[in-house]
Amino acid sequence: MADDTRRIGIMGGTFDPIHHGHLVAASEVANRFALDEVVFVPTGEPWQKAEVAVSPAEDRYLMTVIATASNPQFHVSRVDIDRDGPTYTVDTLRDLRAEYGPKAQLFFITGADALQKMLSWKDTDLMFEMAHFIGVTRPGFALSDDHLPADTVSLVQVPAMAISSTDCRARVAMGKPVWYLVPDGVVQYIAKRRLYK
Ligand SMILES: Nc1ncnc2c1ncn2[C@@H]1O[C@H](COP(=O)(O)OP(=O)(O)OP(=O)(O)O)[C@@H](O)[C@H]1O
Ligand SMILES: O=C(O)c1ccc[n+]([C@@H]2O[C@H](COP(=O)([O-])O)[C@@H](O)[C@H]2O)c1
Repeated sequence: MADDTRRIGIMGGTFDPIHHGHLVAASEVANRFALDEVVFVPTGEPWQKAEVAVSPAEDRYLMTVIATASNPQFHVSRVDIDRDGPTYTVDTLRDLRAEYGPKAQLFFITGADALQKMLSWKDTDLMFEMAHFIGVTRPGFALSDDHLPADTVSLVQVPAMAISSTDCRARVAMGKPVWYLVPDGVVQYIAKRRLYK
């Protein structure tokens, strides 16, 4: 696997739960950037969500596997959940670089909300050297790279999906359906594990 020139998309997220907004964004970017694959990377400890109760990493990992299983281009990595401590993208990129080899081109995909906050992330200078970043549109958030160094980020319009994990969790807690907001298998996994009750 090492030393090839594949184009690898990386979609990091807490995925609590993964929803169709994540999947559409990854699919659209894969097509627009001719990616060979997209690796979904569930966070270990999302340090900027410390005030929010986050489901166990294994549940978030399994929901991500279920959601991506039918797409041969989509894969899931455990690098962030298997690393102790807060999750930093600079570490994610270092681990995936080691896995995919020096010639792979890495494209890190983020929604407009995450892009707005990116300068608060750890070691951003190093991070920007390790991958190209792709910011995607998300309803309710302005998509801009004015605050980021030139040529580090591409902005991409994706089909608008007004879905958030926060809203999915709240719907489950209130007994409302999440069918068609998340993949069918994820609806069933949430019920089986009694998540968000
Ligand atoms: N509907 C969406 N459209 C485009 N991008 C999205 C959408 N939802 C999430 N993303 C992006 O996917 C990545 C992972 O998001 P995350 O797992 O935090 O989901 P979330 O819906 O934002 O969760 P929460 O509501 O719990 O904060 C982030 O870069 C985020 O901006
Ligand atoms: O590197 C950081 O400091 C950093 C801070 C916040 C978020 N991130 C990454 O951004 C991605 C989306 O995170 P989140 O919290 O919106 O689910 C995910 O891959 C996180 O690891 C990274």
